[in-house]
Amino acid sequence: MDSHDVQADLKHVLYDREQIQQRIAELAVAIDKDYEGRDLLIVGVLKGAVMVMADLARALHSHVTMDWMAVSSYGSGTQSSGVVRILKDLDSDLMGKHVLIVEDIIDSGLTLSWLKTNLESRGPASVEICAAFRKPDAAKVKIDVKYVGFDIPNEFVVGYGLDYAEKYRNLDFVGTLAPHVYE
Ligand SMILES: O=P(O)(O)OC[C@H]1O[C@H](OP(=O)(O)OP(=O)(O)O)[C@H](O)[C@@H]1O
Ligand code: HPA
Ligand SMILES: [Mg+2]
Repeated sequence: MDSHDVQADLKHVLYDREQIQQRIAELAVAIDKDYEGRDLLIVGVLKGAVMVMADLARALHSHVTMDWMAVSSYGSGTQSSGVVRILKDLDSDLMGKHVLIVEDIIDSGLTLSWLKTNLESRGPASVEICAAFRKPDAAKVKIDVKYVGFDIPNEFVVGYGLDYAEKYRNLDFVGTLAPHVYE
């Protein structure tokens, strides 16, 4: 796929690379401050969280450990199935640890709501959430999110880790997908 094809698939850019990096840096400052003097385990949720995890981890000044989980609830469509499957579990034992789940997006909230409850049952000292994007108008469950990059409109978005049928994850910006791509 060449760059011309990618542009044609997008309706418009919501946040460009610089805006995203600036916001991640701000979140990192808050996280460094909140967890000062405590060991933090950041948990990236594959595959969408790869970009935000890599950028956030490098923006943090404190020591952190990193682990990964892979879950899937969307398959290849644009609607959450609501059924969350663990495709890869954590390597770490969470007992007594401060855990920060790092996600690309909160859409219906079903994935994170399920995941937070799941991780809380493993005996950690705390579990909080950091998400790069959130769609307030799409929420199907209420969920406490300590760190949010941007609240965005209720439209299907791609880029910065977010895919449509596994494509567009590698874009360094986030944009809305033109309807002709998925209709
Ligand atoms: O709030 P929700 O409606 O549950 O949607 C958010 C979740 O859906 C996407 O993951 P997906 O299941 O598509 O897997 P992926 O990260 O591999 O793309 C996204 O990365 C979040 O994990
Ligand atoms: O808007 C979205 N785009 C891509 N993946 C997603 N997973 C949940 N919402 C979205
Ligand atoms: Mg996805």
